[in-house]
Amino acid sequence: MDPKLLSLLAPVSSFFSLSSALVLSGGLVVYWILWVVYARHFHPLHKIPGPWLASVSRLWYMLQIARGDMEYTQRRLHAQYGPLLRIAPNEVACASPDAIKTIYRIQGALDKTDFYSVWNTQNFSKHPDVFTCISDKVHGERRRIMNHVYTLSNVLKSEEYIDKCTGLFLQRLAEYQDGSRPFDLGEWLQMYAFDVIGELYFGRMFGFMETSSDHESWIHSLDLLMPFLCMTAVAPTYVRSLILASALVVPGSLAALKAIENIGTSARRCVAQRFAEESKDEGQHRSDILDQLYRIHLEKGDKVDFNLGEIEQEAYVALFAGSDTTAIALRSVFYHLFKNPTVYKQLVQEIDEAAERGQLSSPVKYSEAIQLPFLCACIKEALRVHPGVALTMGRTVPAEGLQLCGTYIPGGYRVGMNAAVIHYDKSIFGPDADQYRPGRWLADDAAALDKYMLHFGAGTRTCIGKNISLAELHKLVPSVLREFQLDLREKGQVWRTRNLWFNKQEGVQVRVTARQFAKAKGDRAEPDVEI
Ligand code: HEM
Repeated sequence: MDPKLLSLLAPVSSFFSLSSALVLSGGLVVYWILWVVYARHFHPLHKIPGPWLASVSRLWYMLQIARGDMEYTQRRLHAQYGPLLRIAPNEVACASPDAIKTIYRIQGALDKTDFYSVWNTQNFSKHPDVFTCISDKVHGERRRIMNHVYTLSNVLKSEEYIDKCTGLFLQRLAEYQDGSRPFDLGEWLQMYAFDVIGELYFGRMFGFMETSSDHESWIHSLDLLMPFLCMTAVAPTYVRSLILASALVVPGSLAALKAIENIGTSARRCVAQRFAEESKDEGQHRSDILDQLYRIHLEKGDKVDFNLGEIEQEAYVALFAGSDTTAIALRSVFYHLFKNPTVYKQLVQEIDEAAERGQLSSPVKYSEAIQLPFLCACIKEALRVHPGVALTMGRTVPAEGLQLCGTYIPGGYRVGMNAAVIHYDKSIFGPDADQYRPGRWLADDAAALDKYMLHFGAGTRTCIGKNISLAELHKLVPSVLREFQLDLREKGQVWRTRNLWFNKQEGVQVRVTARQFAKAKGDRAEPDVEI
């Protein structure tokens, strides 16, 4: 176009661009005003109380994720508003323990919300993994194929592999036992949890404990990416890609993405190697979880479509769902013992007496640990006061709607419960529900409390790996306490927590000293790595 004409038209075009910008922003303002009026006064959930911002925008939920303390906020708001709380325009959190059987029912179970779809991006299989699968029907079909692998008796077939990790953990602890050097117990517990998953699903420890370091920066990478993933999961669909893209401008995020990709590659490599060994009948036969998954493939792989990709997917999901969560649980047990010296003393006494009677192997076996009632109580109480998964576990209301606490929630809206709210319910757990008191699990009527524990979820989507974690917890805690005295580095030290769905703690620094302990039933299993 002629430059002269262009310069003549310039004021006209800037007038139009200014006016279209005004029209657009005016339109947006009007849209927002109308939306706010609708959300506050006509929306099907408008009568459910909650913070003003939450009733009109998901921004409120995103801000809570940024603060990392949603469980405290939710407990405070439920105390203020009652059992139903509107945490987003289309989502209701429920704090009534009796509603567990409604929201997480077995018959006609509710589908998960799209909160979950953010978490698996690796495309191992055309089937969704059981954790992130939205549809309960599809989930049921896939979970049935491998449910038997996760029964307690089956998991305990892998006990020797957990023992190898425990043995190495104890040796590492012994390196600090002169008490002069404090160390980050929390980080070591995470390395332990990762290495156990390595033994069970990848055929060997990854090398966290062997090298005393964050193997391929996996822990660091997860820490870097979790805020973005969690923020994305609670955000409205239309801004999700934007949030994920914004992660790329954070220093180190590309390296973190690469590390996460490496975890996927690792899963692929280990499974392929096992396939090759098994098909040639090479190598030492291991009865670990990977082996059990491989047996499913051999027996009915084509019939149920459970082949290489599906096994890789299982290993990958176990790494994500089972390492942070188990480490959080272990941290919670030790931390609460440090903070409650009388409980610590009572537990050590129980362990010592069992050892004196020759009832404990080294490392302690699961079957021996569960004979120690106070130990079991200490672990369960730690899972209660600090559940590892501490956001609302969202479900979609079916078409016919749902009655919750006397309020009708129409189909399509989201409902859910937060373990970190239910576990603090005084009507169930007593007036001291916010205290760590293992003794509550030893009372005559304690069994009645179990049905209100949501630390492993509920209903058809209950944690598939809970027996793995329970085995780790019950074996590691007494094995450590029998051999070492652990104390917080500073007496008044308080941990920091950050609730990004997984409610991870930081700052559990301890000093360790060796204890005189009764001889174990057997010798400790020696790890097969050079130290
Ligand atoms: C103390 C440790 C653990 C805790 C606290 C924990 C907690 C949970 C919770 C609360 C859920 C339900 C989530 C929801 O409905 O939103 C869940 C599901 C799941 N967990 Fe765990 N978990 C732990 C260990 C593990 C381990 C070791 C594995 C490894 C196999 C694992 C794998 C899974 C899977 C695959 C699901 C999805 C199950 C399904 O929907 O069928 N978890 N876990």
